[in-house]
Amino acid sequence: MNQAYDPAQHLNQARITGVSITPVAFKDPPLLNTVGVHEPFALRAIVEVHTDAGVSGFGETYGDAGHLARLQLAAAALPGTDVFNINALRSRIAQALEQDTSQGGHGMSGMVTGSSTADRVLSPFDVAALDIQGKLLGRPVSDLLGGAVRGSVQFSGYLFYKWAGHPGQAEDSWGAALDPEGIVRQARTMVDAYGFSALKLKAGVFPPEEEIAAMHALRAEFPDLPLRIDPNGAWTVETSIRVGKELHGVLEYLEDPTPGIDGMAAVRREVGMPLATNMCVVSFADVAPAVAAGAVDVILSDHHFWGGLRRSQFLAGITETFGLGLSMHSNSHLGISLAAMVHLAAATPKLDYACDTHWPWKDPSEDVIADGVFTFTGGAVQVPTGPGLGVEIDRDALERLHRQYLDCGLRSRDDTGYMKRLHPSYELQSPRW
Ligand SMILES: O=C([O-])C(=O)C[C@H](O)[C@@H](O)C(=O)[O-]
Ligand SMILES: [Mg+2]
Repeated sequence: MNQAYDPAQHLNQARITGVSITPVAFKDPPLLNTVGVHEPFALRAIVEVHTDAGVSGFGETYGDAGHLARLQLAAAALPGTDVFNINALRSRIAQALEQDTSQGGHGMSGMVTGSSTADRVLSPFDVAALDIQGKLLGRPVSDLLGGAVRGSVQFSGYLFYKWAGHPGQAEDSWGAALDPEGIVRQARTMVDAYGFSALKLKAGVFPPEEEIAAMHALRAEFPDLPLRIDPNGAWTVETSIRVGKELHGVLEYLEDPTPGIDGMAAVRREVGMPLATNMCVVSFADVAPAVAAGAVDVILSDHHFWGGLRRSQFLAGITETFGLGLSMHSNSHLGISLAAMVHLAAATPKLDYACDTHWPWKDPSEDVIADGVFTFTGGAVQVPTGPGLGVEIDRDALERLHRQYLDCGLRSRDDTGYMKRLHPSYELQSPRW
């Protein structure tokens, strides 16, 4: 009879003894998007994997109730697994999820649908396992991913239409941005503070003409910066083609103008600039149909839904093979995720664009990692060189943000529900224009 191969029988092992999952909440400004508006708190889950080697590692993921329930199912299946065997983690998690009856999304408020549940759940465990491996070996995670090919990683400034503050609360430090002047003001503040050398506008909020005007205003203010616009599928094919033609020569890429592979392919046949996506190609199952249809030029990877850092490298191999561009998506996150993104980006030789990050929207006093680990210079973050992810967890801060989660009352991200509570006539529409 064949015996299952177990490398841990032959090598020094680090077996999982348990997992702690801590939901946390941190303040989030009223950022507008095509499905509504960000609530006053963003939710995340901090996953700590403990081992019998006396070393633990961390991953960060969505904090929505349904996702937390799936993380708990996965966590219960992992004790005894060697952290050097991520394939074993993956198969145990896939098996555990067969028992999944939990409802609910995972923190994207309906904007990213169709990603693989197993990969979403695997992601923080993959990151934590790599963090432990690195700590045991005394090497940074980027080394475990094949070695850093760059010492710092470029990010783009992520601009949002926004209200001055959450209704009933004081104005935040960014103030309102509801027209081209407001967006340019926000961009100027962000570029001056972080040095970003590319800018992306989260669109799909106002009629396309207003958002086109905002892009022209950005171009006038920043003649040399690459610009992107992302309405999260808010436009019909016809509107997307019209906007694409209007903004030809202004954008470095047009991100998810319209929903679905077929819609994107129809737009791509008519507009001359690259089309990018984090909506119609969100799992390995989407890649072949998208390539066959000629739907996209650039895939925005995101280790939170592509199955962690190893699986994201697999995606990078696919984009390189098919001559597609690669960029990186982000939504509201803390420092563990930034560390993971930076290690992955550093070890991805063919990364064609500055990566997205929501980082500037986070109150600098709120994180689970020690303050000041990450600073942006010229829009870039240095790749940590310490063992593992190279970040220390601040356990007092973790406890504080967990208490904030308990007190804030939010249990799932719901941009649409929040908008409807504030403006009852608001209707979710896809596409909207
Ligand atoms: O590039 C994207 O599609 C995103 O970043 C999606 C995010 O959820 C963003 O729209 C947000 O947080 O409002
Ligand atoms: Mg996007």
